[in-house]
Amino acid sequence: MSTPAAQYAPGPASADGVAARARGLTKAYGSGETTVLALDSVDVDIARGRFTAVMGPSGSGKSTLMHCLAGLDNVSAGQVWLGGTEITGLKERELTRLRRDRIGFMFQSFNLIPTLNAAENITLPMDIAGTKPDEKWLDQVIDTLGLRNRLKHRPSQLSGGQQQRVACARALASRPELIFADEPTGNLDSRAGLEVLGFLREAVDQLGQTVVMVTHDPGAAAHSDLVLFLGDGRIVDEMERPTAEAVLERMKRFDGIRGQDGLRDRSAGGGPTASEER
Ligand SMILES: Nc1ncnc2c1ncn2[C@@H]1O[C@H](COP(=O)(O)OP(=O)(O)OP(=O)(O)O)[C@@H](O)[C@H]1O
Repeated sequence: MSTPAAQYAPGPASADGVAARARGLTKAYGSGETTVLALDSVDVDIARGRFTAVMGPSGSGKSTLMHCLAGLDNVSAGQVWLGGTEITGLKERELTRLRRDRIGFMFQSFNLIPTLNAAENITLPMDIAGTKPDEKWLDQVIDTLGLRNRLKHRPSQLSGGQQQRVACARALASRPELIFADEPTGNLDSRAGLEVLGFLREAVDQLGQTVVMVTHDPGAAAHSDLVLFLGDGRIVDEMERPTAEAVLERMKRFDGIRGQDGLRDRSAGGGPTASEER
C-alpha cells in the first residue's frame, strides 16, 4: 500500500529541533481478515540532539515504528519526514541513498565483517558509498569510544562489548543526522551493555548526535532523555528523564492491563494477535 499523498497537509519537519517526524503513521501487515495494524495513526517528533528510547510490550510496534521512521519499510498511510525531507513517497533508490547518507544503524547482531579489521569495518559504509570520512570527526569518534588501540584487530579478536563499540563507531562515522539502535545491548553481558549505553549517551552529549533506541530493558531506557511507550500500535505515554524504576513501574501497567483484560485483539478478523502467537 502506498501513502495517500494529499491526506495530510504538506510541509517539512522543522529544520531546527526535529530530526524525524511522523504524522498519522499507519502500518498494516496483511490484508482482509488477517490484517494486523502494527501502527495506528502515530504522531511523533524525534527531537534533534536527544536520546529517545522506545519501549512497549512485545508486538506493540516498536520495530515497525523504527523501520518506518528510517525508511526501511513503506507505510500504509500517513507521512514521515527525516529532517526537512518527506521520505514517504520516495523511490527505493532515493531512500537507499538517504539512508546511506543520513542515518546510522546499530542492531543487536553487530553485523561486522569478520575478514576486515575494526578500522575497515568502521569506514565500510563510506567506502561502499565512495565517500571520504571527515578524519577529525572520525578521530573524535574513535577516541570517544576508546577504540584507538583496537583498530587493527579483527572482530574475532575483540570482546562482545568492543565489537558493539565498533558497530557504534560505524554508525557514527559518517556523522549521520539520526542513529537508530535496535536492542543494541541485547546480546551483551550487563557490563558491556552499560558501556555501549554510556557511549550512546556520550554520542548525544559530547558529539551532538540524535539517537533513537528500541529496548525491552528499563535499565537501558534510563540512559535516554525521553521514553516513548507504545501499546497496540499507538504512543500511549511518554516519560522525561526516566529512571529504571519508573520505567519498570510503567511497563508493569501494561502487564496489569493484559492480566485483567487479556490481550487486546488488533487483527481485523478477530483472530489471535501476533503477540499472542509469540
Ligand atoms: N512482516 C510482518 N508481517 C506480518 N506481521 C508483522 C510483520 N512485522 C511485524 N508484524 C506484526 O506487527 C506487530 C508489531 O510488530 P513489531 O515487530 O513492530 O513489534 P515490537 O514491539 O518491535 O515487538 P518485539 O518487542 O517482540 O520485538 C506485531 O503484531 C507483529 O506480529
